[in-house]
Amino acid sequence: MHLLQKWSIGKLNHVAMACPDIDKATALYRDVLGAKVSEKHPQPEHGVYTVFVELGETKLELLHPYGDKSPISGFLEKNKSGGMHHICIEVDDIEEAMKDLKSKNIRLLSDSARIGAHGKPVVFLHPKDCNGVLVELEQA
Ligand SMILES: C[C@@H](C(=O)O)C(=O)SCCNC(=O)CCNC(=O)[C@H](O)C(C)(C)COP(=O)(O)OP(=O)(O)OC[C@H]1O[C@@H](n2cnc3c(N)ncnc32)[C@H](O)[C@@H]1OP(=O)(O)O
Ligand SMILES: [Co+2]
Repeated sequence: MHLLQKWSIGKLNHVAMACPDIDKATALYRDVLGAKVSEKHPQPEHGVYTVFVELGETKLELLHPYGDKSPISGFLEKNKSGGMHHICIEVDDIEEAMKDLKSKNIRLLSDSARIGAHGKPVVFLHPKDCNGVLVELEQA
């Protein structure tokens, strides 16, 4: 960690995939690959359904649009078979991270952190400011 930086980056929480058929994707990880998977949960605040696949130290998050204003609809339009949608990295102080990144001209996709799938605050960073990869930060 930088000596003057008030927050630090932690472990990879999950890698998310947008799925045109989330039940089929769940069946692949559960029945074909033998992983432990969660139930399918609607996340109305985020406009997605989620299924988590447990992979030891980290997880996969399977996503499918919920409602007609889903933030992942455009992505699925462009990627008809689905694809890797975002990575989620834990941070020890999300408020400090947001202040710091804003001051470094990295665009945050919401004005404040929102409660994510694990009941903890999350924020997304614009993919065009992160080498083409959408990055979610989650309070550890
Ligand atoms: C439950 C929670 C949790 O885990 O706790 C979640 O994960 S919720 C997961 C779902 N929630 C979110 O993703 C929230 C944050 N995401 C967003 O606000 C949106 O998805 C955006 C990232 C702004 C993209 O929205 P949209 O596709 O409608 O905008 P757009 O068509 O104008 O896209 C702008 C440019 O970004 C590219 N782009 C779009 N989605 C991308 C992605 N996932 N990864 C990399 N690039 C992406 C487009 O191709 C386009 O590039 P070109 O201009 O070069 O063609
Ligand atoms: Co996520």
